[in-house]
Amino acid sequence: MQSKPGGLAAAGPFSAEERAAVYRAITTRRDVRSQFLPDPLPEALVQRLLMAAHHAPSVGLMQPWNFILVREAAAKARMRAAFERANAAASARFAGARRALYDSLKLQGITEAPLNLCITCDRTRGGPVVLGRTQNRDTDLYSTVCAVQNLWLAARAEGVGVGWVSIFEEADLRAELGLPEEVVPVAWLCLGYVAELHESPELEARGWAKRRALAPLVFEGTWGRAPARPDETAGPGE
Ligand SMILES: Cc1cc2c(cc1C)N(C[C@H](O)[C@H](O)[C@H](O)COP(=O)(O)O)c1[nH]c(=O)[nH]c(=O)c1N2
Repeated sequence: MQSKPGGLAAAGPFSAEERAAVYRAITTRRDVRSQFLPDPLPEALVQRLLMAAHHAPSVGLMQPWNFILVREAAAKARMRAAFERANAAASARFAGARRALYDSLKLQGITEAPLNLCITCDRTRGGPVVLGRTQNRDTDLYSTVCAVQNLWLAARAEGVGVGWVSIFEEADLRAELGLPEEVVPVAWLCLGYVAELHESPELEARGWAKRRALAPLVFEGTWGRAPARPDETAGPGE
C-alpha cells in the first residue's frame, strides 16, 4: 500500500479473516493472574508490544507515555510486598461472605510474570498548551490508557497474557520507580506467555461480578432513552 507523510492510504474494511482476527483478539483477551509461564519474552516481541502501545491515539499527539520495564526479581518482590499491604486494606472494605470471597481471589501475578511493565503519563509533555486538552486536563491520562489497551490486544495476538495490577499505594510505585512529580503511574502490568486463558473474565467465573448485557447500556440522543432502532446500532458490515 502506498503512503507518504501527510498523504492518504486506501482504508477499506479488512478481509473477513483479518476482521475475525481483530475481534478474536478483543473478545478472547483476558486479565491474567495465574496462567503465566516462566519463559522470558524475547526482546523483539517486547519491542512489538511497545510499538503497538506507542501507536495509540493521544490528545494533540501528546504521546505522554513512558514504558518502564521491570525484570529484576528483587524489584518484583518489593512490588509484591507493596501489593500485599494495599490488598489487606482493600480486603478490609468488604465484610462477611463477600470478604471471604475477595480474600480467595488471586489479584496479581507480579513475581510469576517474567516481565512487569509500568506505563506512565507525563502530565507536562508537550508544554502547557496541548491541542484538545484545554478543557479536559485528564485527556492525557485517557491517552495513556489507550496505549495500555493497544498493548493488551497485541499481547493477546502474540500469545502473551497481561494482568493489570492497581492494588498499590501510589507512593510505593513512585518510590520503586523514582518517578518525577509530574509523572503519573497509570498502569502496572504483568506480562508472560500463556498457554491457556479463562473463557470469560475470572471475576465472573469466581462469582464476584457479571458481564452486563450491552443493549441496556446503549442510549440514543439523551441519557436513558433506548435507541429507536436497536438493530441498527451495530457497525457497518454487521
Ligand atoms: C484499570 C484496571 C485496573 C485493574 C484491572 C483492570 C483495569 C482495566 N484488573 C482486571 C479486571 O479485573 C478485569 O479486566 C475484568 O475483571 C474483566 O476481565 P477480563 O479483562 O475480560 O479478563 C485487575 N485485576 C486484578 O486481579 N487486580 C487488579 O488490581 C486489577 N486492576
